Amino acid sequence: MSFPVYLIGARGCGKTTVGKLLARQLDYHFCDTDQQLQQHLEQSIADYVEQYGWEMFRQQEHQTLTAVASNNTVVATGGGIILREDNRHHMSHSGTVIWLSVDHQILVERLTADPEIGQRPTLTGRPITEELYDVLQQRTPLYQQAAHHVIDANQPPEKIVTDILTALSHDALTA
Ligand SMILES: Nc1ncnc2c1ncn2[C@@H]1O[C@H](COP(=O)(O)OP(=O)(O)OP(=O)(O)O)[C@@H](O)[C@H]1O
Ligand SMILES: O=C(O)C1=C[C@@H](O)[C@@H](O)[C@H](O)C1
Ligand SMILES: [Mg+2]
Repeated sequence: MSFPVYLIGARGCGKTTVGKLLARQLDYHFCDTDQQLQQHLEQSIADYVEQYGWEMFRQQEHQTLTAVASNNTVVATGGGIILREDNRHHMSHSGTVIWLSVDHQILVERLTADPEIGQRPTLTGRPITEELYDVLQQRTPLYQQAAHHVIDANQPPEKIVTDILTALSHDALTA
């Protein structure tokens, strides 16, 4: 039996992109909490947050996370999943948590090319790439705290997947 693999990290670090590839390599299911949530809410994250606020969104996100965590699944999480202690605890105790760490400037480039504002509404009222530096400063210790493994995700997706598989195989050897 193989526990879930959770991908965490900032908006645009590649959780969805890498998660799909990784799931294929492992022959696991793939699940994306943002996509799951938008289907369940029947609206975009931006619309939901505008109507109900971030606090309600975080509550919905928590319920989604606990509902999707099954074995043989790669879970791409939302960028802010690590804000809640119960989410960090749930992930680190039910599976393997991988932090895709990406430099600020590369994140800015990726988010400028693919802003997806329906899924990534502003967190602070400032444009997403302008608020990113401060958001990273606040969240980096939380990503660090939640992660079993830190992967350099400034690289091409295929190389990131190889590095994750290596980390997971080390876990299997030491289990
Ligand atoms: N390793 C990579 N190299 C180059 N571009 C990448 C890489 N990973 C992702 N991208 C690109 O960056 C953008 C954001 O990727 P993705 O949606 O996978 O990030 P995410 O972590 O899931 O973001 P969110 O937290 O908002 O869900 C996409 O346009 C994707 O094609
Ligand atoms: O960084 C965040 O707090 C978020 C990231 C996205 O994945 C979405 O979960 C939502 O836009 C919030
Ligand atoms: Mg995503």
